[in-house]
Amino acid sequence: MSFTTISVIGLGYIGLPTAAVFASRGKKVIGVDINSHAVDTINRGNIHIVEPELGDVVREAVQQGNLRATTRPEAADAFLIAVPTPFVDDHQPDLRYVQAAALAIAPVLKAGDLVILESTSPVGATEQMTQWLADARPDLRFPQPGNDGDVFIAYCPERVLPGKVMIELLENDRVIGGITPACSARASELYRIFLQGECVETNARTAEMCKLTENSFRDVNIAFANELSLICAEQGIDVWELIALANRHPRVNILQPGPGVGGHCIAVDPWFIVAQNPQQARLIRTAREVNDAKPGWVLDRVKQSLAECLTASGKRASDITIACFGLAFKPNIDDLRESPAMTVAQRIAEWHSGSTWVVEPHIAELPSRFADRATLVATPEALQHADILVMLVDHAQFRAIDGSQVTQPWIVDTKGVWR
Ligand SMILES: NC(=O)C1=CN([C@@H]2O[C@H](COP(=O)(O)OP(=O)(O)OC[C@H]3O[C@@H](n4cnc5c(N)ncnc54)[C@H](O)[C@@H]3O)[C@@H](O)[C@H]2O)C=CC1
Ligand SMILES: CC(=O)N[C@@H]1[C@@H](OP(=O)(O)OP(=O)(O)OC[C@H]2O[C@@H](n3ccc(=O)[nH]c3=O)[C@H](O)[C@@H]2O)O[C@H](C(=O)O)[C@@H](O)[C@@H]1O
Repeated sequence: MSFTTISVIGLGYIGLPTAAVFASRGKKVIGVDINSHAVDTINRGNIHIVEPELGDVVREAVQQGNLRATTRPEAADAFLIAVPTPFVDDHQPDLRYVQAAALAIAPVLKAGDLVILESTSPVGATEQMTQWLADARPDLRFPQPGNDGDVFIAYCPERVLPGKVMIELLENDRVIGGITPACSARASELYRIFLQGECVETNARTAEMCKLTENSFRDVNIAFANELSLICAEQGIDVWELIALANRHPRVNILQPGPGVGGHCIAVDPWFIVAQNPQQARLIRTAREVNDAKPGWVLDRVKQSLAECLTASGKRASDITIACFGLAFKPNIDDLRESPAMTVAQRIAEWHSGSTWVVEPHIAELPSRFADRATLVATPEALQHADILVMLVDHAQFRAIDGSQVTQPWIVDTKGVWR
């Protein structure tokens, strides 16, 4: 049976592009979100998040009548759940949004429907979601490992890179983790509507662990680079040169150090493994701790630079201007969520008695959390008048700065731009 109507629950950074791409292939898509601002914005053909090329696809899908948003789930042939999965307390996964989404679709489910969990989830979450659905709909048979049911259920993680979502959504291979092989087959059929990459089928638990593994792998590799940056600072070695040299080895590929790890996935997902396997996941936990400690280390370097600057210049701290370059969680985007650069800049602004300037070409005003403790300035002003420069995000605009314009002796460069 083909899919006529597809429903996507949660219209954020993952759900909205997914809904829009299905709609662009002529499917009737019902997007569901509890945020009525998002729903109204989408129904006007606009978008409430920033992602290159997404706006055009959504506008066209809405204009053609293929994409419609609502706050209440309606009947469909397939449901994709893409709601947040943060952690709470001591890094325990919080599945309450998944539970709420499952309970919201339960009343409209019918035999033959497919339910896919896309949210990054701890191992066992899809079985848990199946149980919530089964409790809510005792009239339907739900699948269990080894036994098919009336409904198909699968875990299919999303692995798109923010900033390249509209390309990677189509091109990346997809891991398809059905509760049973029949569930996997049905889920693959759905993604083949738009997928150019391959559907690789497995079971739900392996698919859940696969997503967590991918992000933990990157976190551990970045932690290795960040640890090297601390060691090199002690040894008087340029960490950027060191990594470039080591990466000339045919089997070495070290990532880049920075002010810490941001975004709301890589800094979160490894904790799901640690929470379930505290005894075994020692390296994964340590990597998280190394990366989380990096903003504090950067702040210490800024304090050290200020002390040197005061001694050399004879000025008072209140006369010194510190300029922070970049606030986003990574280069060339405007996303400030869970940004280590933001943490560093904010902590400088709170601690420093002089002026704190922020240069961030991707935003029009500073977030309110800075209150009036920092000022957004343009690159030339910061380069000409600031006493201490702190490079936090290697945006292309910053990499393009002519080195001869950078004359300050006090520079804390977390990205190796002004080596
Ligand atoms: N943003 C990313 O780059 C990636 C995110 N993921 C995962 O995808 C999931 C979703 O992430 P994002 O899209 O970034 O989050 P988001 O916060 O941008 O969007 C989630 C949306 O779900 C809505 N929502 C919450 N509860 C709901 C409910 N009960 N019913 C309907 N809508 C509800 C929210 O209002 C929000 O609009 C998370 O598990 C995340 O870890 C996975 C890969 C990449
Ligand atoms: C394994 C992997 O590459 N996962 C991707 C990741 O997207 P995200 O944009 O969060 O990843 P990212 O580009 O590595 O950036 C994360 C953080 O790590 C930092 N970072 C990244 C690479 C590096 O060499 N050094 C470094 O410090 C970035 O500056 C940023 O603060 O997480 C996404 C997710 O799960 O949300 C996932 O879909 C993406 O494919």
